[in-house]
Amino acid sequence: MHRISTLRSLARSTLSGVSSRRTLATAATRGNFVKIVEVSPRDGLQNEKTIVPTATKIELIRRLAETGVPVIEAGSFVSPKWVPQMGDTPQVVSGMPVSPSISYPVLVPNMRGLEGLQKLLETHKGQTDEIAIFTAASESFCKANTNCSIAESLTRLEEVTAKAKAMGLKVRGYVSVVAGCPYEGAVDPEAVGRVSKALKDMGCYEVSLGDTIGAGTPSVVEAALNASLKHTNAPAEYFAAHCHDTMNTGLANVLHMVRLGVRTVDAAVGGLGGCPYSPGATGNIDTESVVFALHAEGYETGTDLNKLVDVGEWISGEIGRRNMSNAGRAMLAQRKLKADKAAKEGKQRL
Ligand SMILES: CC(C)(COP(=O)([O-])OP(=O)([O-])OC[C@H]1O[C@@H](n2cnc3c(N)ncnc32)[C@H](O)[C@@H]1OP(=O)([O-])[O-])[C@@H](O)C(=O)NCCC(=O)NCCSC(=O)C[C@@](C)(O)CC(=O)[O-]
Repeated sequence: MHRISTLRSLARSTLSGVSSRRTLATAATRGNFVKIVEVSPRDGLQNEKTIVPTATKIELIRRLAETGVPVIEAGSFVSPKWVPQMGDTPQVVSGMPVSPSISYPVLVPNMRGLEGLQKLLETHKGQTDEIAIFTAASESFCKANTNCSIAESLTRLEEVTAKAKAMGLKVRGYVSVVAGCPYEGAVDPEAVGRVSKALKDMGCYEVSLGDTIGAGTPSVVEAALNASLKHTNAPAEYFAAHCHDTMNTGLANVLHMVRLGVRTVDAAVGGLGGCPYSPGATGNIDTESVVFALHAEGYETGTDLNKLVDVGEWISGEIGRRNMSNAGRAMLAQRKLKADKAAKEGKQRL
């Protein structure tokens, strides 16, 4: 009870629009566990031009499960004509090893996608208990991404959510382009707030605020969060930070949102990713940098940074990409230096 009232007062103080030191300090005294949602198998790979083998996707999910992340976004039941890379999601979901302590959400854009998942679960019960639905805060992006208006998408998603919940699935919501749209430029935070409210009202247990084009800065994502707090009357903990890193502001945005009370961060090992409908956008903020910074700032994530670094390096190699994680590359270089030094000292002793 006390915790809820603390959260409410935090939401109110954040709503005042004044990100004063006092507000931030209050946020920092709240629970220090931050949930990492590892989105590399879906958001990280969906934009790869060369089709990544199903076995590699399954192996990525298996390796991620060993890092301690509590949520791994496994794929999407979207149209393969729109996103060919995700066309094997049924095979990935049916073939992936699952741990009872991890959630494996899949993106679902419409009833057709949910029916596909339902069919799969008939023969592969328990492979996932969660879907993620998605819409946007700008009309142009919504049209480009899902071929419909925001209002049409919300009507579609309301139906999807009701059926998913009846199937016993949890539903997570995404709002894209909360900090800028590739077609319309600046996005009104009030539009973000209205869409967040619609997702909450239809029954999403969490709403992830997506800086899809990775052009936001701390004050811009704060405005999007503030409007969402105002419209939903939910605590900051209800929201997730989903920041792409196009302009190198992803980590600053994530840390700012966490200091404002957000306790869920979406990220992708190796900084994998991009969005097919957001020209020029680069990957998600890399999990390695997020976890490094959160741990250094006194937050807990329950994840093993060294293992995340290994997975980021491995998957980057598998898909023939440079590892885009600064923290990952730095830690690998430090490890190599240590190993070289130890080898040199070993030789000298001989
Ligand atoms: C929403 C649609 C399907 C509408 O696409 P549409 O073309 O308007 O759909 P339609 O209902 O007219 O159907 C056209 C064809 O697609 C099929 N179809 C229809 N639905 C499905 C389905 N679910 N699965 C498989 N097939 C499907 C349908 O059966 C039909 O097949 P045909 O008769 O021509 O052979 C399409 O626009 C789409 O799939 N969009 C998804 C785009 C996408 O995945 N974007 C990336 C994910 S969102 C993201 O990355 C942002 C996020 C979440 O990370 C947060 C952030 O960073 O902001």
